[in-house]
Amino acid sequence: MDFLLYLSAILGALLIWLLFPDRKSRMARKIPGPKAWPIVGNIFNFVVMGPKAPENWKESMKIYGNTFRVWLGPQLHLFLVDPDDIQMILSSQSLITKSWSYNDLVPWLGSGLLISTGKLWQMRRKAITPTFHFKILDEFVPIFYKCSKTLVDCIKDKVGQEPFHLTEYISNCALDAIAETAMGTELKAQTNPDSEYPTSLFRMTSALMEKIANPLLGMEPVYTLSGRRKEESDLLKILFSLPREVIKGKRYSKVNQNGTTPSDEALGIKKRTAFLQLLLEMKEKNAPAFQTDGDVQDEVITFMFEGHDTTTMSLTFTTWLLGMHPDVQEELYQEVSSILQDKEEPSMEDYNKMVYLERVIKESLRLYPSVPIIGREAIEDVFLPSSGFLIPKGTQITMAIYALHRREDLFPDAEKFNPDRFLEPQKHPYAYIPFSAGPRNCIGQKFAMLDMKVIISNLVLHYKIKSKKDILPSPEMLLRCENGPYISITPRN
Ligand code: HEM
Repeated sequence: MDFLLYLSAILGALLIWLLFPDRKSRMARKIPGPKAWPIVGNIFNFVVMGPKAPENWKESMKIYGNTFRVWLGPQLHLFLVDPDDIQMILSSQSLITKSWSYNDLVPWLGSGLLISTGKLWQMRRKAITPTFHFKILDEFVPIFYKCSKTLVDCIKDKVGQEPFHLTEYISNCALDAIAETAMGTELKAQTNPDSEYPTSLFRMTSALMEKIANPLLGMEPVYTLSGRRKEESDLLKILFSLPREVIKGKRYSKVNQNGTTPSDEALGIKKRTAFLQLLLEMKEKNAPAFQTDGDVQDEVITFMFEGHDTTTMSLTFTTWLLGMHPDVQEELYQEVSSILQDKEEPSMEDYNKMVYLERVIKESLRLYPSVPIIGREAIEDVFLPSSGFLIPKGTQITMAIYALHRREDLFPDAEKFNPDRFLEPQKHPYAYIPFSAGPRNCIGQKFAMLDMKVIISNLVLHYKIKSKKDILPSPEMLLRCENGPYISITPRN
């Protein structure tokens, strides 16, 4: 009897929903998209993330165009692959609130730049921008170079061996580089890959990706009963402890008052700046953006998160592409060896001269953007002039960078790896956006390009790379690779 009552209540609610749709549903009907079922929407006929997503997006674009809607449960999502519509969103000064999928990052990144919004974000962005000045980046070159040399050493025993999984090595190298530049701490993840911090960071990132990809885990009771809530808080304790110790001065054994580390001193480096130091100085001067140690910690943790995995995946795909394209690798080797020959400590100026390397990395980020999708929430109704749709307030807007970068009309012969396509002017200012664009673009893009240039150039200088052919890219919050990539190496003379 009870069951029949429940069933009729649900059917009644469904009928009302179908006969009297709310404003958002009425407006959504004017936007093309796959047929949505009551309650579940399109969760069974649209693939948001994972290895099957790119094919599914492509099919949807063929049918519904470059701007279409999907319902993920009760939530309306607009999927954008149109550069004009994307420009409209990304260049807006008011549409700066991130979409709901970023909420899972809050326990980790707190009020950090990636997820904060409104006045707080504006104030922090303004305060942090000068810390990425080229003079500060210049000081980071020796750190990047030291980390790249360790990487070259760490993979030495792979010479002449079976193809090996590259990402793990690159990930520890990128982690050492970001830890030392962000916190002034030598983590030595490359030489101690099984230590607590790198393993916790790795586990935290993959647990988070699993949570975002699996709607069931998004339900608090399931998350708690599965033991993941406890695992998350244990991991966060470890990840927070390091920046906390540095902030409290307990870890300054590694970094003396000049900000130099023991290995800097061995190299004769007199002074070095870490982001954390710069932010603490602002706090000491009572800057409104940084009032507490917690404010500083959130930003440093955000740099560690944003600056580690993104760089890792871009380096991974770039190295794999070089191994797939020996002609490009050879041209790059010629450029790098002519600039770096006999240099003990290359400078920023040397890396600025590597224009072919820059094109190689750019083309790799086109085909394999580390951040394949980005999201905003429509905090007001938004009119998109290019597609002519009025988007209701509350819509989650997903901009599919991965699909945009593979549009044939914007990038002829789009599936082909061709670094020289960047010799030509772009067809649209928002067609190529691996670092996003507009007021909320990536604040670390120059840092990332420099870091990647140093690491790739040193790899190419020491090894000839050959790649195993098949990989399966998997767009998640970050772009992953399902199988591999695997490479083998032989030494250069
Ligand atoms: C290949 C490397 C990188 C790529 C492809 C990349 C890409 C991006 C993208 C697409 C965004 C916008 C995200 C969104 O709107 O959801 C972003 C934001 C951001 N990135 Fe990066 N990033 C990289 C490296 C870095 C590095 C090395 C740092 C720091 C050292 C960094 C710090 C940030 C921060 C703090 C934001 C948030 C900016 C804001 O909202 O004001 N990124 N990045």
